[in-house]
Amino acid sequence: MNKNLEKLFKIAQKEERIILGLMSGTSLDGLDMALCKFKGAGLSTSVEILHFETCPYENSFKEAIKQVFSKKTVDLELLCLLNAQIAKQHAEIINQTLKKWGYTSNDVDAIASHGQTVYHAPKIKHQLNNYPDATLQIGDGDHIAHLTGIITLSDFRQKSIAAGGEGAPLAVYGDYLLFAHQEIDRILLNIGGIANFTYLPAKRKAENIFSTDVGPGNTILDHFMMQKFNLYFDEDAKYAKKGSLNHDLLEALLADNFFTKPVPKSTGPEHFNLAYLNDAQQKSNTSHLKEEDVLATLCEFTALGIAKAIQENISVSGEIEILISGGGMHNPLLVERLIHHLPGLTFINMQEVLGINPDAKEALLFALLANETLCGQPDGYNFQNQEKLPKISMGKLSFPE
Ligand SMILES: Nc1ncnc2c1ncn2[C@@H]1O[C@H](COP(=O)(O)OP(=O)(O)OP(=O)(O)O)[C@@H](O)[C@H]1O
Ligand SMILES: CC(=O)N[C@H]1[C@@H]2OC[C@@H](O2)[C@@H](O)[C@@H]1O[C@H](C)C(=O)O
Repeated sequence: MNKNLEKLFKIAQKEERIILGLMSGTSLDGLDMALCKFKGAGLSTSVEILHFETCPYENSFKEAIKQVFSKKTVDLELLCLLNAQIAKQHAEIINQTLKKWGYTSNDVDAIASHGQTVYHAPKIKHQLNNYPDATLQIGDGDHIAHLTGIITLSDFRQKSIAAGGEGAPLAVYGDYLLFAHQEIDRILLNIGGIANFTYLPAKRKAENIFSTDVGPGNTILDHFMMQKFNLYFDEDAKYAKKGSLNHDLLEALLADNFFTKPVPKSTGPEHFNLAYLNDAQQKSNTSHLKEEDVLATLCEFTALGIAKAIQENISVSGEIEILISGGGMHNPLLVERLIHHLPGLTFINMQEVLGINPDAKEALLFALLANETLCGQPDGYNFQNQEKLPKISMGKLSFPE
């Protein structure tokens, strides 16, 4: 047997697997790394986060990525170079961080690399009848495997598209395995650059589960902060808290077809960006607003977009718990407005109740997808209404040699 396949075979049969999950999202703030210990797979998965860290990107690296990020026209050579360069940077960060944590490459069974999304183009975005849904994540897995010496799984979104999905969100499978509750319906809300949630009915009723993007999380807020204050984000909503909500602008921001499209759906900063804000300001005659008022209105827009998507798609009659993750959970104004607009829901702290660091959640979910790719048996799990469950999106395999 080929020695790489032999190694994989051994990893799949191990009682415990150590997998490093990597996530670098649309906010371009840095690389999230969650070193996870898995036992089992499928519904008997148990996982412990051994270490978690976000390594912030250098500003020059952020700026290089921004030159191709969610742009319709780019320098093709730069895109090609970044595919290798992002992988190289990620590999360097991994090697340094593992060393700091006291691990060698031999201690880690696999890396699960999300890659850097540079363009997300579901049909609802590109509207070209002859083309399928599409998405592009760069930071090549072969480079990561070669430079770290660790088997790497990457590019998880293409399988979802090949199977008729939109390539996002992918959280649903891991959310289902890790967070579903026997008696209580749960909503797992992630507020990153884009906000998305997974609805998990009690008793794992597969027919009602779904996961969807709901619109912007922090993306327009962040871009506006950069444009007006040369800051990457509004830390603790310091600026937004000084502003007042403008109802005309809010209404114009909410008047977009994306919000009326049925779930599940996906989106990205290709749609929700500064041009989107400018357009809403022009339509509502609010281009003169103070920056702080725009920020306060954007926080309300994000909170209301999320709340409406929940209220319109989930019957909020019995007890429902909501667990928030993603950088937006650290924005106090955004969270306050969300609690205000969702009075029927019980807000639960993921760390306190489940012992899972919400900042590590997305990186953990990709580690879980790698665990399933390596040793899961989705057809053998005997899930209720299995055919109604979203299919697991497997990653591509890269070997160090
Ligand atoms: N203390 C804070 N105050 C306000 N906002 C914050 C704070 N901490 C983080 N954020 C917001 O969270 C963002 C980072 O979020 P996160 O890391 O979840 O995004 P991401 O993973 O890149 O996004 P996505 O999940 O959409 O791909 C920051 O850019 C900022 O807008
Ligand atoms: C194309 C892409 O990278 N989408 C991300 C992004 O970040 C949040 C939201 O937009 C979600 O669609 C997705 O990530 C999560 C992890 C997902 O696929 O479930």
